Amino acid sequence: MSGARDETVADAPPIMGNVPGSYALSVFRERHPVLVRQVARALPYPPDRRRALDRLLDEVVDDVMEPLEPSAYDGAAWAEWGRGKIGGRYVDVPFLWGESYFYRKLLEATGYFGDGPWRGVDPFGPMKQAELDGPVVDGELAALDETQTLSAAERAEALLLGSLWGNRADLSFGVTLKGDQERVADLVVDDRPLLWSLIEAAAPGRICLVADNAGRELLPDLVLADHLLDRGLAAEVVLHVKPFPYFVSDATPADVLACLRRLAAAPGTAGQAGTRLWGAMEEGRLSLRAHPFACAPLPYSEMPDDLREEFASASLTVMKGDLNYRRLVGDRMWPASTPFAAVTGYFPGPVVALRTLKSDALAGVPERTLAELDAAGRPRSANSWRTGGTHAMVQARP
Ligand SMILES: O=P(O)(O)OC[C@@]1(O)O[C@H](CO)[C@@H](O)[C@@H]1O
Repeated sequence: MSGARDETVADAPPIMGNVPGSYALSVFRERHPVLVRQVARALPYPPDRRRALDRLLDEVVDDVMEPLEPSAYDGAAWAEWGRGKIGGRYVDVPFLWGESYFYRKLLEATGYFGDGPWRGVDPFGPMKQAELDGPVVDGELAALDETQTLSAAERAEALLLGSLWGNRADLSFGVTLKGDQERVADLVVDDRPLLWSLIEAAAPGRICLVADNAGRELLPDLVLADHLLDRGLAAEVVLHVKPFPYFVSDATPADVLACLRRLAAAPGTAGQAGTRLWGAMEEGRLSLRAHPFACAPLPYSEMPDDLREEFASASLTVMKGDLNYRRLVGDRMWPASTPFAAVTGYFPGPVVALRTLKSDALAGVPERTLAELDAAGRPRSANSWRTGGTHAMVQARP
């Protein structure tokens, strides 16, 4: 395993939560306490679980990372990852690390990994299910019928954009988001032509689709996967999801199955895609991975060998969403014009990021675009386009 990046680029400092006024600080100070309270209300947890959730609320408000219980199945891994960190403040460790630990502590509090009856109960399940069962999803699935009138190329673009903008539908982001934000159609980086040429050059290849959120993001991801399989652009799509609930709405295997059932039961174009995907999964052309590293507090540069081999043998890896982007570029404060190819040079194969911008991690943006976006962002905040989920990018590295 190698964590090496392109040596022409000096490592930038990791994004930290202890920077006054930063987006990361607001996540720890505002989002996490709200989330613990929401989780506590979402299910009728018994007294011992409620007390554990109250303790977690104190922990995040007081900003002290308490250790996991000695019986934690992954205690040794966290003790290793957390050497010199646990006992300190959430905001004083890298943002990615602190957030990851917070979600692990939340699962401990709800008894997700315990021996009792709450084992395996997704604390975010009620939020995910409300979204999946809701009328917005009905409308989005019905809208797929309109793609039937498009040319093949237009349809491919529409499905790609559906998957890209699906990343706005992120329930963790919605926890503290005020109002509906506008969507800026011009992409901050638009490597779509390179993306299609990579897919076509290797067709029918093996594409790893590293999913992000369940529900309103995973549905269009699945529809895109169906397009790739159905059009002979991919012989196999390997869908990578999280092994357990994470960052509120991140997709787990159970969420994939719920989405497949939702799609297959839908009328029209969505239902046809759902039926094909169902068959593709039975035949092994659509398969699932839920590697433990998907919930590790580490960047992809530190991925284990088996995962590295998996990505190395794919014709293309598509990374969905903000968190995967952060992990791909190391969640560091790169000067935003640092070449994407340089910060992802360690990645073992061609990679494309499809992401709406919801955190400060950013690379590969031309200086001119940066200046224009910063100028347009004022007076609200020069940085809001980087974190508000209003902007999106498709970034590819062959
Ligand atoms: O990966 P996703 O769902 O696109 O985004 C995850 C996210 O909402 O969580 C983090 C803050 O909690 C941010 O990086 C980002 O905004």
